[in-house]
Amino acid sequence: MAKRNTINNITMKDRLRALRNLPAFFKLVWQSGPGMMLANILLRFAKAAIPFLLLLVGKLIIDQVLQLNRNHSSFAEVHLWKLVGVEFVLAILSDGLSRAITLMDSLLGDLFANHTSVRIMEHAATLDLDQFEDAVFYDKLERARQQTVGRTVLLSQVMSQIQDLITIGFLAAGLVVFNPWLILLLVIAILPAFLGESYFNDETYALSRSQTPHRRELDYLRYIGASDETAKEIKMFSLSGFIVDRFKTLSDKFYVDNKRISVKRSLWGTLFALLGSVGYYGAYVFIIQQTVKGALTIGELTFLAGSFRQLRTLLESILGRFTTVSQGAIYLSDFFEFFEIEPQIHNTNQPRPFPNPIKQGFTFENVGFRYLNSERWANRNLNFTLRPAEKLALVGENGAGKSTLVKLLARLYDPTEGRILLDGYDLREYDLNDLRQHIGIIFQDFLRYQMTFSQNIAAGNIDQKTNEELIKRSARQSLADELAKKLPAGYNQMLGKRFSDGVELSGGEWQKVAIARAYMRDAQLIILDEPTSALDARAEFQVFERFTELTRGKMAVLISHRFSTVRMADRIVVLDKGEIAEIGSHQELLAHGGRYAELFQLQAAGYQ
Ligand SMILES: Nc1ncnc2c1ncn2[C@@H]1O[C@H](COP(=O)(O)OP(=O)(O)OP(=O)(O)O)[C@@H](O)[C@H]1O
Repeated sequence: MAKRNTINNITMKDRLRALRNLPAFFKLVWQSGPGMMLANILLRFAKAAIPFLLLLVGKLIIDQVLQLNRNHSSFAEVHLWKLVGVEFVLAILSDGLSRAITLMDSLLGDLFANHTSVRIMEHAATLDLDQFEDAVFYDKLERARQQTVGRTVLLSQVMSQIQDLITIGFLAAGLVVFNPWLILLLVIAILPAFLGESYFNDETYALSRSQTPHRRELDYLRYIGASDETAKEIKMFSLSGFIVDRFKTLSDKFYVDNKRISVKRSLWGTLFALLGSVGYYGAYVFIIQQTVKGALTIGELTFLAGSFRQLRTLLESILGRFTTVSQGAIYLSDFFEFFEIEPQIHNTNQPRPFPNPIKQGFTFENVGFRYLNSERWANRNLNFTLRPAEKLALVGENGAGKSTLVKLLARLYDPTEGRILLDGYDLREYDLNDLRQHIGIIFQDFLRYQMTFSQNIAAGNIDQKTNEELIKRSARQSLADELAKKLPAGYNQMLGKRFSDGVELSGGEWQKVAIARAYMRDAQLIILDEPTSALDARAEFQVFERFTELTRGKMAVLISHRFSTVRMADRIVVLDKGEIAEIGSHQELLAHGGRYAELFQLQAAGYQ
């Protein structure tokens, strides 16, 4: 929290420090499109010289006209028309360059947004599950996402900044030759506006940063308030009023906060602009006086007045843009911070080769696990071995720690205490990809990909996405094949309602599709975490019967609340408040007359 507060109060030093992000940012832009970036720079250099050249030619034209008035010669007239021709070409060139620059900016912006979105997705994929479950992490991810689009503006602003600086160099040189004090006058007139801008930008940034969690909530409310997945429940519970109210309360607060800053900013901005005008007209009066006295020609008057006016506009936009650029650079810190988040679960330097086949199995040694930011142990004192070829069932009441245990097996989390051994060595000593490659796991909250039937199955082993034979075989094994036959487009049927021609499946049908994923890879351990809860009793029995048959010789962990399924397992682990209450075969546990027997009889009675 302390850190957040310091971030919210940005000082000029923070701004300047944030500018250090720019080289890394430009590197990223360069990687997005090197050719486009180079072209952009060259075009801007060319464009930077044009305002000065236009003013200079304008001055020459006026002086030439005045000279012709006094003393006409055809040579001088030809010269005049040549000058007009040059000005015309410059004007056309300027317009063309502006358009080309805008085009380059927008194309480069698109390339950058695509490139960074990919980078974010790639990086997010390397991070740990518990990092995704952390609100602070989500805020960072959210801010990093915003950067992908918002930062394309930063790009064109920094480029414009450089371009304007060059233009200023040209114009200022002209002004200095005439009277350097004019430049000072200019800076004094502009400085208050700059300081004001930077103050308000800081406030806006601090506000926007503190609003991030609420903005995520707004997005969430917008999503549940209007989405195909939520519509049914929202309607039935008549929740829309509740959601809309919450949305309104939050968004009204946003509006009021933002309005407060915008109004203040606009009032002060008007005052500062007035100061700028006073400075400009002071200089203008001075130049006119000099011209009246004959110290300057009319051409020089237009050149200097024009230079001064343009310098003012340019300086104003440069200074104004400085706060936006440094602002952008501060936002960039969020972006780079996201890339600095390192996964805690990663490979050791020299991972062990994965045993194939596994000889001793997985051994839990005093394993305990607590979720991030949680006081409670989700699993504790786990001591048991999952033996090769064994089918193990996990039972226990809701929240007993069954899903957590299988997530530990797949190293989605590492134990908080104790260790899990595979063939005698800590799971952490094996290559993470190898481990996951040898484990097939289907979660209770598996994803319903809004993709084709075939892709939904191939998700289990995406390297084999074109292996139709394997996909069909997996579908047959999970009993999803029957379903494909009924779909209008068979295996190419789009599933879900999100995209056109999509067909929605029933909960049980989705589960059959998901289970097929488990058969897509030749895993040594298959884990089914309640993916059959929506199947009818007969279907679940069939699925598990097949499952036992197909995974003969392999290890399997099943989680189910149905005892008819659970009893098929070789051994059953009964979990209670994260700890092992009992362990043994169906018969042993019944004979023992403990918790399992009690739960079994409870369910059996329910079926009578
Ligand atoms: N991502 C999480 N972050 C924090 N706590 C969690 C998380 N997931 C689960 N828990 C907590 O850990 C405990 C064990 O949860 P787990 O999902 O392992 O139970 P389960 O036995 O699979 O339950 P169910 O039968 O309802 O699926 C619960 O008290 C739950 O509140």
